Amino acid sequence: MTDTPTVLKKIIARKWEEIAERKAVVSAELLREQALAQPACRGFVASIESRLSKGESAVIAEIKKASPSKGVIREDFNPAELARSYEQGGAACLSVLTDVDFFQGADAYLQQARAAVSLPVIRKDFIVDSYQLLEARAMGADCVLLIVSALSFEKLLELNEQALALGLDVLVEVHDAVELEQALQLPNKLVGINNRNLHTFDVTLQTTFDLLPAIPSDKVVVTESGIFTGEDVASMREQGVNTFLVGESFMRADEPGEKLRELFF
Ligand SMILES: O=P(O)(O)OC[C@@H](O)[C@@H](O)c1c[nH]c2ccccc12
Repeated sequence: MTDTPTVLKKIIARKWEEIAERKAVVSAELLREQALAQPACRGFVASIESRLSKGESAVIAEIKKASPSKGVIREDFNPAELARSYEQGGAACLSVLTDVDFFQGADAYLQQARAAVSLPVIRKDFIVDSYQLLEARAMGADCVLLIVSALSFEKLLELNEQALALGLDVLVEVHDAVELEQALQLPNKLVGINNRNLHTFDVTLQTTFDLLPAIPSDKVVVTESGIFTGEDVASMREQGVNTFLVGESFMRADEPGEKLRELFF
């Protein structure tokens, strides 16, 4: 990371404040009790692998009201309805933004979406502290995102182990070769390549193509962000990438699930 105040740095700085505020309301001890009382997670990785083993695309369909770069993306926003639409459209998994201040997300959106379907759900947030893993498990998430550029390598290892110990799956996200090298030291099956640079919010699918050759064949690559057209999808499939994390292009469609089906099936 450089010293200029990038979007990611602003988000992380605010995230630490939010965590302190939340800890003052619900202690980590109480949250741990709630997390450990949850039933088993729905298999996030298992759902992806099951689609891939049938030769199908595995689509992680995102529920996202707004983003720092695009502002409000979707006005008509009902997480349960969106979840059902995605499930009918053939999604393998859901992704729900829970960040409040930059993405207008909410923990309740994840719970509403998950309760409406049988798909596994990833908590999409900026995780920097183990308290957020307990929150994720307690709110019913099946998987969490760990963003390599938001963490030291030691913290990444520690959070990854803690998440796995709670029964959560983990999607580890990279954007460049240095981050990828760190991610590959984890035992995880999934490697997410974010085509969006979280410091500048610039997007190019070339990010996935550039990093792909360095990823061993036993990993499942998830291409994230900036997938809009049939050509985008075809260009990924040509390179052997068949797992996609898509938000905006679905969110802007009248029927997000129909858009999913049209783009992938
Ligand atoms: O809306 P898009 O361009 O389809 O992107 C979805 C998803 O990849 C993006 O929301 C995302 C990927 N990694 C993140 C980390 C934090 C917040 C958001 C993200």
